[in-house]
Order: sequence, then structure tokens, then C-alpha cells
Amino acid sequence: MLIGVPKEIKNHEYRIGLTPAGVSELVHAGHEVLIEACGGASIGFDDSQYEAAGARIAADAASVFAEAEMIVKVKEPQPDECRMLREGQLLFTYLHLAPDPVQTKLLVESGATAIAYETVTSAQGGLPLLAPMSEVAGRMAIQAGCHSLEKAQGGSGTLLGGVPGVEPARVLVIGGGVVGVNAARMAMGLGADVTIVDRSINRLKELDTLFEGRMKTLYSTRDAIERHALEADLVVGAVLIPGAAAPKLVSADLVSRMKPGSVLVDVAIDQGGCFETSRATTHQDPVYIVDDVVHYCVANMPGGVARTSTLALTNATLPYVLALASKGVKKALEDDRYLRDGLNVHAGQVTYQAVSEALGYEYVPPMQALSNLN
Ligand SMILES: NC(=O)C1=CN([C@@H]2O[C@H](COP(=O)(O)OP(=O)(O)OC[C@H]3O[C@@H](n4cnc5c(N)ncnc54)[C@H](O)[C@@H]3O)[C@@H](O)[C@H]2O)C=CC1
Ligand SMILES: CC(=O)C(=O)O
Ligand SMILES: [Mg+2]
Repeated sequence: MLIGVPKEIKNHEYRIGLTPAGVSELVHAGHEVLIEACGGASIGFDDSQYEAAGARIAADAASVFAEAEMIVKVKEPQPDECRMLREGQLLFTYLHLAPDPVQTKLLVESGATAIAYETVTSAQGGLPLLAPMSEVAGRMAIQAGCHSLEKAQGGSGTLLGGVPGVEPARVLVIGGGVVGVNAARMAMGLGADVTIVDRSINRLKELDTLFEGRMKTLYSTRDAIERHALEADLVVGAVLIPGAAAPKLVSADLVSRMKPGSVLVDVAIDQGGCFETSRATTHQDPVYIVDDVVHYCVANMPGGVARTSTLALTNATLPYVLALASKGVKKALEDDRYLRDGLNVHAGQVTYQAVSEALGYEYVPPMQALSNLN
């Protein structure tokens, strides 16, 4: 199969869908790879390394989209990229469709087959292609939160860990999955007073065991979130209902009653955000203030540490890229029901239930939608 990798075009997004090592694996398996010129140059993967691994270099994105049978990316396709997709072409990347009617419409109109990294599941549970970036974003959430707490950023001027004789900051983490546990670990490492809420009792038990009670765990209710948000210096939004728009767990009214200079980091912003006052921001302009509360809502946080993130992401995606390229999309999805969970759009049909429910499309089960393929 001919696999194409365009350069990412989202604001300050320097990740790339394949590393030279990944290209080498694909070429070794008999595939062809086309990389857009300078696609990985800013994170130390030069065109010459891709060529040495067996890739061809394309002058621009248009050539990659025109030639490739499968497009491998990182971020959701931007409108100009969606318009270059065609019927029969396979797109493998993050999509986050439920909160994004424009992208969904463009993908449906393209006729292409779109598999979302974030809804691929695994026999072991969890979301194997979201997890590496959630690890990164969870850890970054605390870095971003610490910076935003500084006075110059509009924060209250509170040091996360305090110092001897001065109490540490209070951190509330809403959602104890991969983002949440990584954020909690970093915050505890810096000496903060950490509380984590989740709606899964089993998850709270695991967290309690993992951290040997050094962090408070709370069952997620409106009351628990309200009480702790009002006392918090930093709140991290880390909930997920896979494929669906994030539930709004902190209302605008609650934000207006929070301490002046407190900080919200909404990692769940890529699924629409879990604070009512959240709107997506960029690495270039990451924060804004509502009612004296600093909001950090960057939808592609791992892009900020693009080298680490590219290596972590492609470690996870490469086996799936290989399976899709070697078997073709139909057989790869028939053989692997967990990869099939990643199918969101195929030939003009929405094949992921939470997306169809969020955006009002008819839901077509993946196997039924794929029946038109040979
Ligand atoms: N902004 C960014 O750059 C990035 C954003 N993300 C996003 O972060 C979010 C979290 O991802 P993961 O941690 O990997 O998901 P996960 O599935 O590992 O964890 C989500 C947790 O939320 C909990 N949850 C669901 N509803 C809840 C509620 N009402 N109250 C409390 N807890 C609730 C679940 O029980 C689960 O433990 C996702 O939206 C993901 O797409 C991930 C990476 C980068
Ligand atoms: C998960 C995601 O949206 C990201 O890594 O940018
Ligand atoms: Mg206030």
C-alpha cells in the first residue's frame, strides 16, 4: 500500500504521523511511504533520514493526498485537508468528531474511510492509541497549571508545593483515567494537596492502592465537585466518555464563585471540554480569564513536546498502520474488533454511535457500512 504522511498544520503542531524508524518497518514489509517535505524536520527527523529509511519526499500536502491510499496523521484534518480526501482513501489519525460538526460533515462528504485513534480499544481495556498522548497531556497539565498560577499569567501567585511553613496548593483532578493519574502523580511529586474524583468506584480503589492513600479519592457527584472546586487553586478536567462530547461538570456559575486567580486546565477540551466556560485555545495563545479564573484549554497539548509525543504516539500506532497496510482496511477491521471500534466514518456514513447521537446522523454499524468493500 502507498502510505502518505502530510506535515501537520494545526497551530504549533510539530508532531508527525510516522518516524523514520516506522517508515523503515513499513518499507521492510513491502509498502511505499510518501512524506511531505520537512514534515518532521523541526523535531529532529530530517528528510534525509526518511529517505534513508526508504521513503519518498513529496513537495507538498496536495501531492501526498493525491497519491496515497492511506493518510497517517496526528491531529484531526483541518478543513483544507478534509477537502483533499477522496472516496476509497483511508485516514488514520485523531478525529474527536462528537464536538466538531464541521469536520464530521466534511469527512462524510469526502466519502473517505476515517479511523480515529481515540476510539480504538483493546482486549486489555482502555484506549491504546489515546493513552500515550493522555500520559503526556496529564503530565503537562501540571506544568501548565503551575505556570498559570503565576501572577504574570493572571494567577493567584501560589506555588504548587508551598515551602516549609506555607501550605501547598490544592489541586482537584476531575477524572481518574490516564490523564488524571498522570496529572495527580506530577502534582503530588511537586508537593501539592491532591484530590481526584471519578465516577468509577473500581478506579478509585485502584488509585487509592496505587498511591497508598497519599491522595484523596472522591466519588464524582455535583456536590463533591462543587465543594472541592471552591477550595481549589488548580482544577484539571480529565474526564472521558469514549467518542462522546465531554459532560459539563463545572458550571459557569461555579466558576464565578471560585477563588480569584485559581486555574482551570481543561485537558478534555478536545472532546468539547468539561467546564462550561471552556473554549479551545492554542499553544500560541493558551490562556484566557473568565471571572478572575485562568483557563488553559489547549486542544493539542502534546504538540508542545512534539519529539517525546511523536515517539510515544508512533510506538503505539505503528502495529495498526502495518495491519491496515498489509491486510487492507476491510480485512484488518474484520479481523480485529478492537481496531474496528476506531471506525468513525466510512463512505459517507457515520459508524460510531456516540458521534451519530451527538450530531444527529443515522448510525450505521461498522460491519454493515463496510459490506460495500471487497
Ligand atoms: N487536550 C489535549 O491535548 C489532550 C486531551 N486528551 C483528552 O483527555 C481526556 C481524558 O482522557 P483519558 O484520561 O485518556 O481518558 P480515560 O478514559 O483514561 O479516563 C477518563 C476517566 O473519566 C472518568 N469519568 C467519566 N465521566 C466522569 C464524571 N462524570 N465524573 C468523574 N469522572 C468521570 C472515567 O471513569 C475515567 O476514569 C479525553 O477527552 C482525551 O481526549 C488526551 C490527550 C491530549
Ligand atoms: C489526543 C489529542 O488530541 C492530541 O494528542 O492532540
Ligand atoms: Mg471569582
